[in-house]
Formats: sequence, structure tokens, C-alpha cells
Amino acid sequence: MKKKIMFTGGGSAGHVTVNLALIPLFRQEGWAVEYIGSVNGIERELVSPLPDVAYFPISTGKLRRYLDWQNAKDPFRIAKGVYQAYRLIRRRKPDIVFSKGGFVSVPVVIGAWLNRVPVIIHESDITPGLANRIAIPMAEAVCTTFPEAAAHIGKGKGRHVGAVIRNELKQGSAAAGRKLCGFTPQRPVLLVMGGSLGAQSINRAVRQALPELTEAFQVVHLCGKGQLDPALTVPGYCQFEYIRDELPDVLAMSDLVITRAGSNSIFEFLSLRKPMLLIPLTRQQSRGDQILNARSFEKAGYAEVLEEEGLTPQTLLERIGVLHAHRDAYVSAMASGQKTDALAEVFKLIKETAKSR
Ligand SMILES: CC(=O)N[C@H]1[C@@H](OP(=O)(O)OP(=O)(O)OC[C@H]2O[C@@H](n3ccc(=O)[nH]c3=O)[C@H](O)[C@@H]2O)O[C@H](CO)[C@@H](O)[C@@H]1O
Repeated sequence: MKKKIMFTGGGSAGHVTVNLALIPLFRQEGWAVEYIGSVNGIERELVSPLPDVAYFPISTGKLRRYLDWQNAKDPFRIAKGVYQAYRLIRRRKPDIVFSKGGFVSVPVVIGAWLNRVPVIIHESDITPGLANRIAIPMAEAVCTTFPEAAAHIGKGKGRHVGAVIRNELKQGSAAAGRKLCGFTPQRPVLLVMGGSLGAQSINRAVRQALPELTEAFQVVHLCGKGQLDPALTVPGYCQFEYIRDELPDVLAMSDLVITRAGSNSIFEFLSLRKPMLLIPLTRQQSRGDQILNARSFEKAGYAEVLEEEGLTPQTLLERIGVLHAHRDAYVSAMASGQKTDALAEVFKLIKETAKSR
């Protein structure tokens, strides 16, 4: 009988991206691949187009850390999600569940645990998010990107594997990227990526600094859904809401990056040796995980950090100037840096865990 894996994870692209890297490997080895996600989340948009991956939507509630009237309905939504996930897993009988976190994953992990299906979790940040904190006691193992994360996992379940990067990101063509944006090979390219959900404050500062930025760089800006500024038609400036298939080419042509400090993005930039100016989400916007990610990369010499509170067009230009002037030093720190090739290791661990059950 065909082996079967069920993936879960969602809410933001960062909670889907590791799954997208692993899915083709399981398909190639003839496994049946299924996905449990939310009804409307980005995971459905990213996973549904994949051939031969059945998508099962379940009810979810957001696990909020702040007071909101929606809180009142969420326990019922989550309870419904647990019931749906439990029944789905009982009926679909996967050999293993792989969870990348995000709030949709909690009912799925509970459903797997109730059905005695083994669960492997992946945690991209230094400190686990709320969903993974709830799920960890029910998991067999927790793969971590950062070595520092093991201390937050406990009970010997943590496995530091490094970052899981999808293979196609390494196969871009700089010439194709330049063609897409109408850029020339003569001038350096600055990529601005405000996290999968965009970043209004970064978009504003970059656009205000554009006259100076475009003197030194060609700028490609991934600004997030609904954030395009169609009136802004500056030579050497190219904007997209979000790209998927073109991302490898855009990465290949880019020399420097301005970005939030979401773990998946920054490890992708590290693996491709792109020096970064990191503008992490604040403690209020996220849970402080991006500040920890950013400081760790700054310490390792991969990045400059500019905190949101200090972000102005002027500070942005100053830091980009520093990054540009010392680009070679950042690139060589990255060359001797952290593990970014965990894909094969995680693939192997999942297969072994499924086999030994
Ligand atoms: C607001 C929030 O909670 N953010 C969290 C979320 O970030 P977020 O969802 O922003 O995630 P990441 O930066 O980790 O990953 C974004 C992913 O989207 C891809 N991408 C992005 C733009 C684009 O145009 N095309 C594209 O494909 C990137 O290549 C990357 O693989 O998950 C991360 C990993 O747990 C956390 O570190 C972040 O704190």
C-alpha cells in the first residue's frame, strides 16, 4: 500500500513554505500527499494548484494573545476544527502528519494524536510560536532552524537541522529576473520584501527614499497584497504585490535585500548569500520572534538591523549605504555560516518516523 503523509500549517506564507519544499520529494517517491488547512488561508492559495495534493479545509480560530470580541467565538471554531481533523485523520489514515505551525495546525496535531498517528513539527523561529507550543507535547520530534531553539523545546525532542529551503529558489536566472523587471546588468539590484504579508512602514520609507535609492540601485519591490502604488512609475523601479514562480529569478539578480525578519525569508537570503537590511516586526506586531531572528543574524555578520521605531527614509539610506560598502564582508560571513540545507535531513527523519510506527 502507498505510504501517506498529511501536511498542515498556515496563516502566513512562512507557515507553508517548508511544506512546499517537502511535498515534491514525497511525490517523487510515490507517497500520497494530503494537506489540512483553513478554508480561506494563504495555505489554500499556495497548495491548491499543486497536482496530486488533496486539500481538506477545516474550521479554525485564531489563537490571539490580545483581547478581541472574536475571542468569544474562537473556542467553538477550534473545537469544531479538532472534531473535523480527528474524523478526517481517522478516515484518511495517514502514516504521519507533518506540521509547520500556525493556528490551523493545532486541531490537526490534536486530531493526529487522538488517532495515534505520529507527528513531526518544524519550528523556524528561535522561540516557538503559540501554536507549536501547544502542539509540541503531542509530537515525536521538533526540527529547528536555529540552534538556540532547542532550549525552548524540552524533553529531548528538539533536533537542530537548520533551514529547509525549497530547491527551486536556488535555480533562478539573473537574466530572466532582469528581463521581468526591465533592468540592466550594469547596475546593482536592491530587493525589498516586506514579509509575505507586505509591510506598510517599509513600503512608505522605501518609496520616500526612492529618488536617492535609484541613483545607486535598480529596485524591485515586493510590496504585499493591495499595496501597489500604480502612480509610481520611476525608471529602475519595479513593483509586485507577491510573486511565486518568478521569485527564483528575482533572487538570482538581486545584490542586497531590505526585508522583515521572518525566519524562512532570511534563511533563504542567507543560503543565496544576499546581505540583508533587516527591519523586524516589533514585539507588539509579532511576539518578538523577528527581533531575536534579526539580532542573531546581525551578530553572525549576515545583516544590518534597523528597528521599526528608528525607520525613516534617512536611516534606511544610511544602513543600505553601510551594507553596500561592506558587501563582500557580509557575503564571506555568510559563506562560512549556518546550515541551510536541512531539506534532505527532514525528509529522512519523517520517513524513518513513519516506518517505525
Ligand atoms: C507576521 C508574522 O507572524 N510573521 C511570521 C511569519 O512570517 P512570514 O509569513 O512573513 O514568513 P517568512 O518570512 O518566514 O516566509 C515568507 C515566505 O514567503 C515567500 N514569499 C514572500 C514574498 C513573495 O512575494 N513571494 C514569496 O514566495 C518567501 O520566499 C518565504 O518563503 O512566519 C515566520 C516563520 O515562522 C516568522 O518568523 C514571522 O515572524
